[in-house]
Amino acid sequence: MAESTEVRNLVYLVTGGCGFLGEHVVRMLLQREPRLSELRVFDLHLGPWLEELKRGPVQVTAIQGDVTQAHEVAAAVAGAHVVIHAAGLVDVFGRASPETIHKVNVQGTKNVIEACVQTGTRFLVYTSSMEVVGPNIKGHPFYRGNEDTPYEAVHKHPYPCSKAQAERLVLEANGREVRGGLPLVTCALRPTGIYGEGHQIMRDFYHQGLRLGGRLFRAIPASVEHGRVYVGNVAWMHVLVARELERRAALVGGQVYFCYDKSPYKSYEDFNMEFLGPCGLRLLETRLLAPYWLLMLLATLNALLQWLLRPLLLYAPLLNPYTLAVANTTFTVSTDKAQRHFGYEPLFSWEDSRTRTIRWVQAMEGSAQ
Ligand SMILES: NC(=O)c1ccc[n+]([C@@H]2O[C@H](COP(=O)([O-])OP(=O)(O)OC[C@H]3O[C@@H](n4cnc5c(N)ncnc54)[C@H](O)[C@@H]3O)[C@@H](O)[C@H]2O)c1
Ligand SMILES: CC(C)[C@@H](O)CC[C@@H](C)[C@H]1CC[C@H]2[C@@H]3[C@H](O)C=C4C[C@@H](O)CC[C@]4(C)[C@H]3CC[C@]12C
Repeated sequence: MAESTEVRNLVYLVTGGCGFLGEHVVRMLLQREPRLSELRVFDLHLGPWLEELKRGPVQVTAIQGDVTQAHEVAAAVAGAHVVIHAAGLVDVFGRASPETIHKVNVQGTKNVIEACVQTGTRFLVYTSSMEVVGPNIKGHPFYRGNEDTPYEAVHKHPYPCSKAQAERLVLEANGREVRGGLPLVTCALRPTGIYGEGHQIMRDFYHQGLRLGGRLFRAIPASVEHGRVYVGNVAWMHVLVARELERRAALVGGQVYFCYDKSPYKSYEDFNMEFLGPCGLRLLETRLLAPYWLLMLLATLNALLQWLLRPLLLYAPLLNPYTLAVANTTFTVSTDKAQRHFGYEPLFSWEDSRTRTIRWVQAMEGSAQ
């Protein structure tokens, strides 16, 4: 918890505050935002861990709610100084329908924006995504690009489409007059692939490896770089930009920022092995056995199976045509815009991020070690 002589008079709202990223944002705010008087945590599914946070100097208000319900959002936003909107359906595995993804990610964001305008909340940070940019459906690489790098952002998948629409709504809302006559100040943060304690996809890879006798099979060439960023540094960037939005409104308002740190550039699978390797898993070099066309055939069969089985059960494996295409396309960022605009520096080194993540995997029951 933050200890400071600063006056505690600010109310923050974090939507999606019980998710993988949201929980880290909530905990980071309590540790590093000394002006907090109340922290509202809004989520469809509240975590039991919230109870332990209610013993500190900040009033932590858990709000079970749905961002698709405008009245629930307005009630949660009313009186907040800052909203960090991280709630979303992060689905590239076919679990939710395109309509549901749109309803949550786009309509939900519209509801948050309108709630800010109607209730007078002036500062809104949106958790966007690298996928707003790419990889695009043409498989064009984005090699160590930045916020100004030209790139043909062409999407068909519901998830990136919804994130792009939502981000555009947030940025267009910058400068709108809110209740009380002052302007709304918004910005969007674009994390690349987030990793760290609580990452469900890392958990899925680990359990898949345990099921396969401690082995994982390489599907992607090691040469395909994929940007990754530690969840603690993403959370820190949210806290910092939320603090600087008021002071640097003219510079930061209406801007997008990639989330970045010193995590190494590697293929998605090789990067995962930085944590799964020390936990006893091995990545087998099966690329010669599984050429890309065979992987695409298997991915397509998975998609067909998902469609056939849907009336009976949800079959949503990691490998599908979309995830294979994304994993197989280089997408890395190299930027310092957040540092230049609001003084961001990663809070956690690569070594610390790696150690924390390894410890989390090791703590999962049935570690292969
Ligand atoms: N995980 C990543 O690699 C990554 C990368 C870039 C951006 N993002 C973005 O970060 C945000 C958080 O992602 P995450 O990885 O923590 O996902 P997550 O699924 O762990 O967290 C999302 C949270 O939003 C909540 N939520 C979903 N629908 C809701 C609704 N209708 N009303 C209220 N709450 C709802 C969920 O209950 C969950 O707690 C998302 O907006 C996502 O697009 C994630
Ligand atoms: C089965 C193999 C082909 C394996 O290598 C597939 C990996 C695949 C599941 C992931 C590869 C890239 C990931 C995405 C990327 O990190 C960025 C994302 C944006 C974020 O907003 C949401 C998550 C994701 C779409 C992320 C999802 C998993 C991958 C597709």
